[in-house]
Amino acid sequence: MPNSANLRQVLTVAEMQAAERDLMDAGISVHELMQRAGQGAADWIWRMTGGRPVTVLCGPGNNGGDGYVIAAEIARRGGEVRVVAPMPPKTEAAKRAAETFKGKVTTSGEGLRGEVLVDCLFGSGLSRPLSAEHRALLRRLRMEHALGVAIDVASGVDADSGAWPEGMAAWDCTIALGAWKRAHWIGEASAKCGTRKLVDIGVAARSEDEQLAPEPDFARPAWDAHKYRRGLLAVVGGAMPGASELAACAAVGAGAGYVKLLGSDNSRRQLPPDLVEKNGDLTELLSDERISAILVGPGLGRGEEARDRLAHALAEGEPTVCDADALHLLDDEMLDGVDGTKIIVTPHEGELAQLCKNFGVIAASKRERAMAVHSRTGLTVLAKGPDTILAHDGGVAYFPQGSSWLSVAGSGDVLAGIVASRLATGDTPARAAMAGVYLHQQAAREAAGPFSASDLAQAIPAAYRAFL
Ligand SMILES: NC(=O)C1=CN([C@@H]2O[C@H](COP(=O)(O)OP(=O)(O)OC[C@H]3O[C@@H](n4cnc5c(N)ncnc54)[C@H](O)[C@@H]3O)[C@@H](O)[C@H]2O)[C@@H](O)CC1
Ligand SMILES: [K+]
Repeated sequence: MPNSANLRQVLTVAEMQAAERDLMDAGISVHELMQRAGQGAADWIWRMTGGRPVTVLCGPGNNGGDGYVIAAEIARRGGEVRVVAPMPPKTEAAKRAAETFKGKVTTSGEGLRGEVLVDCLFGSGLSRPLSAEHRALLRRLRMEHALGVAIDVASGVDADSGAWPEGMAAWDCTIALGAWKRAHWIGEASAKCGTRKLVDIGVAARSEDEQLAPEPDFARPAWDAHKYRRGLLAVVGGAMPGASELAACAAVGAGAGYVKLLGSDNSRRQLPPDLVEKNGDLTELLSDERISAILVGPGLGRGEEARDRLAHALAEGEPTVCDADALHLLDDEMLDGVDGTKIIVTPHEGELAQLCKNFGVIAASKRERAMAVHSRTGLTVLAKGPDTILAHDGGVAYFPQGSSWLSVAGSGDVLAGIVASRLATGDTPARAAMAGVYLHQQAAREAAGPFSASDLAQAIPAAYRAFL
């Protein structure tokens, strides 16, 4: 994924329209923008499909206009291409683009069997749900073509929410124009848009508020590093030791120089040799000045003792990750006198709902819930799931989708361990959370599912190497 700021920004439809106006104020015409967009998209399509016969479905607006530019460009390169246009072009730019395509245009494409379907029926200008007629047309053409490429956003998708039209088939590839839209990263659309490509049409970086999270760029330890300088992570255990052990094992490979498990019992379990466990009075154990971050929550329990251990952990004022059971115990009383900006919470959907309840937050979507909890408490909220969203002090960050094999028990404990390990190295909460998600996803690739959560934890050093 490109790492420059303008190619990582995620824009709403309104922001994209404002960006277009800015470019026009700078003297670039809609025609020129459409040429840049269409040529760039045609380039990807050509590369992906290697000259196979292409059908371009063109709508009445500028998304359709892009379609005519794509069709003309593929024809210019010697490819076989035809256009299906159920409605004539309506905008000036689309009319002008349509004139440049000299090939065959039909209104229904009945009886057409092609290999590649390019969807330019509607883009970000969709203003109402697809009609039954348009749904049927899209479904039929999609079935009659082996490969489907959506331009900008798939027709019928709400670009701002990622809501997907019911019953619509997935696409193999989506080519975003000018900038990413939220639908490329969140909601059902993010799972159904296939491989994502972005065509740069010269949109400047407008704001850093919503971005695709940058990939981590790790360095080797400094020449004078030792285990404490690299960071000491304290993992506070609780009623069920397995989860905190798993999180601690994951943390060992993710950057911290030293991981200590602060258990609550003296049972003689067989621990992995890399893990040091200390049992005893938690306040005393946490008083070690070398501790640079704390993880609390996996296997903590939710009773009085758990509450007490969480309060002790938070009282240290260290950068802290709260996960799992801790998310049920966090509320205004627990955060009283605590600097929320030093804390990362890593809720899944259910835990996010619990946090909203605990903090009296009401919001409609996952994105809005994460943002509302963040602005109400200062906590950095990593709302994990198939479309992970990070609400942090710089705005909102989105991520590519991870492997669906990550949906395994213990996967969240591993993520919490990784994020806490990054925090222990001195990363800011936002950076630690972003790096954590990428490491978790890369570990899933290294472990090559199906895998258990402990396989995943063991794959973390290999994942780390991928970002060195
Ligand atoms: N914003 C930009 O900077 C650029 C935008 N471009 C393209 O322009 C697209 C947006 O163009 P438009 O705003 O013209 O919008 P679209 O082409 O997405 O569709 C709008 C047209 O479809 C009609 N319409 C909307 N929903 C409908 C429905 N459910 N049933 C029937 N008709 C419907 C509208 O009345 C309008 O005529 C982008 O997705 C992108 O593909 C590119 O050409 C290049 C630059
Ligand atoms: K489209």
